Amino acid sequence: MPDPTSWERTEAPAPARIVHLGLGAFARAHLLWYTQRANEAGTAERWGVAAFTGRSAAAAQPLARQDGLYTLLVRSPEGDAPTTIDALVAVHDGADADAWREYFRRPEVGVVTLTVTEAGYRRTSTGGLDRHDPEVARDIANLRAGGDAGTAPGRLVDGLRARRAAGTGPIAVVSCDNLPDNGRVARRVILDLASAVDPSLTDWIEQHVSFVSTMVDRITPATTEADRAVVRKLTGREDRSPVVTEPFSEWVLQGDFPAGRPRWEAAGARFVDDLEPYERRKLWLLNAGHSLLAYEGLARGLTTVADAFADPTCRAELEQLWSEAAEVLTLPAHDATAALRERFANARIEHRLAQIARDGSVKLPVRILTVAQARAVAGLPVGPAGAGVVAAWIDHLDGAASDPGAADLVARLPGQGSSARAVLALDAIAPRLARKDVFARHVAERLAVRRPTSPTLAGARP
Ligand SMILES: NC(=O)c1ccc[n+]([C@@H]2O[C@H](COP(=O)([O-])OP(=O)(O)OC[C@H]3O[C@@H](n4cnc5c(N)ncnc54)[C@H](O)[C@@H]3O)[C@@H](O)[C@H]2O)c1
Ligand SMILES: O=P(O)(O)OC[C@@H](O)[C@@H](O)[C@H](O)[C@H](O)CO
Repeated sequence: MPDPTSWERTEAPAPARIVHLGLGAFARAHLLWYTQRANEAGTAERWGVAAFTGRSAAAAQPLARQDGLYTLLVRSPEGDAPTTIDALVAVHDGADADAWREYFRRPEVGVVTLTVTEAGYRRTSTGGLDRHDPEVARDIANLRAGGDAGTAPGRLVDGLRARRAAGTGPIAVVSCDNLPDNGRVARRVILDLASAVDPSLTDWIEQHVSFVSTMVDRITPATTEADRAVVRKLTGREDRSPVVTEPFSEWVLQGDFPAGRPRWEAAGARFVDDLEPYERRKLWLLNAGHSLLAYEGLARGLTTVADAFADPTCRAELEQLWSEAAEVLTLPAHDATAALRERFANARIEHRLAQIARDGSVKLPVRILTVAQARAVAGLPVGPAGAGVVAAWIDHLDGAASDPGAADLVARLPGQGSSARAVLALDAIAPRLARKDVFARHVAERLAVRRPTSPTLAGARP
């Protein structure tokens, strides 16, 4: 009987050539799985990932104790299939700035990957770096003084500055967060921050850093104690960091890798010249659908995506939302929505609505409002389901805890009628939305017919 707490590699770890920031569940189900599969495909070079936690050291400790090894449990409606992932070759506390800079100095490190959430890019609602964010301001001051950074853009500037000083050449930054043109988003905030720290660094970044945009897809909920028990039963191992994910997986990338990359295509990734149609289809169908189910489902007392998907009212709204998006997508929606009906119905994946509902102020502009924008450009009427998601989100806002970006808005909503709440909310998250007046009217109509759900706002109904 093997020692259930002992973790040993069956072969020497691959050299660390990818640095990853944001050691959450998704990176372990997606980036690391693709990298492992590429390594297993027998390419000449194996690529290992050295990962840093995004905010706290908590995720690093159990993984470090397991030498970076962990179980990926692929959960289908029929059962669970465990695999040990070994592509994670080093795990660090994100606050370890010396270790972070050291990787950037190494010539063999050619790729930096990110899963830091949409909010992690620290953007204003118009897209640039939010210099008024106190943590961003602190990073700028610290980096100017040669100190360490705490935000994701700050750490990247710190790392790239170390690479420039070491003279170890070009590198690719690859965003794996749910944002359209996420490579461009990363580039913008990094260049904004670099220009505030050391303007000469911006030229170097423009010449030596490739920003790769990617569409990432694999539904990966937060791991639960019950999942750990399943892993224990299936593998005999005491894994403190297992990840549960669905069988479906997709990765589409656009951009250059001037210092090489794993052969991710051997694991099914696709490299394209124009990513936009793919990311739009995913954000407007899957992620928009998730947000709708989250706010409407939570308002009905439901807990998971599968619960909300089984609710006839949520389902009808979802189908309407998909029709509104399909009319402005350039790729066909039919196969994607057919697959999504199966994926959302997989009740063995317990994807909690509360997890998806977080940070709606950052997510809705890219998932819902871009569709409204595209419909307006195409001369199509405002989509009632899209306006309904915004109304459901406004109703859901009952405190800043799960949406720090909406804190100011939350303070201004009580006592306002539907129309004022709709306008305040859209001004806060989408100041540049075309035909905002028309959309706001529809949001207000949807707000007016919603039943009171939020203790904070219930007394403020018109
Ligand atoms: N879970 C999924 O199904 C899924 C699928 C596709 C894409 N994604 C993308 O991956 C991101 C992370 O998802 P997850 O499931 O790993 O979540 P998670 O909660 O397991 O992990 C979040 C990670 O982001 C880091 N982070 C959070 N806020 C940050 C900040 N302000 N600055 C820097 N780092 C920060 C955390 O430290 C952690 O490493 C999502 O926000 C999304 O953009 C997730
Ligand atoms: O991870 P977030 O918080 O950006 O969004 C929640 C979900 O919509 C998202 O994680 C999906 O599950 C994922 O994008 C599927 O690929």
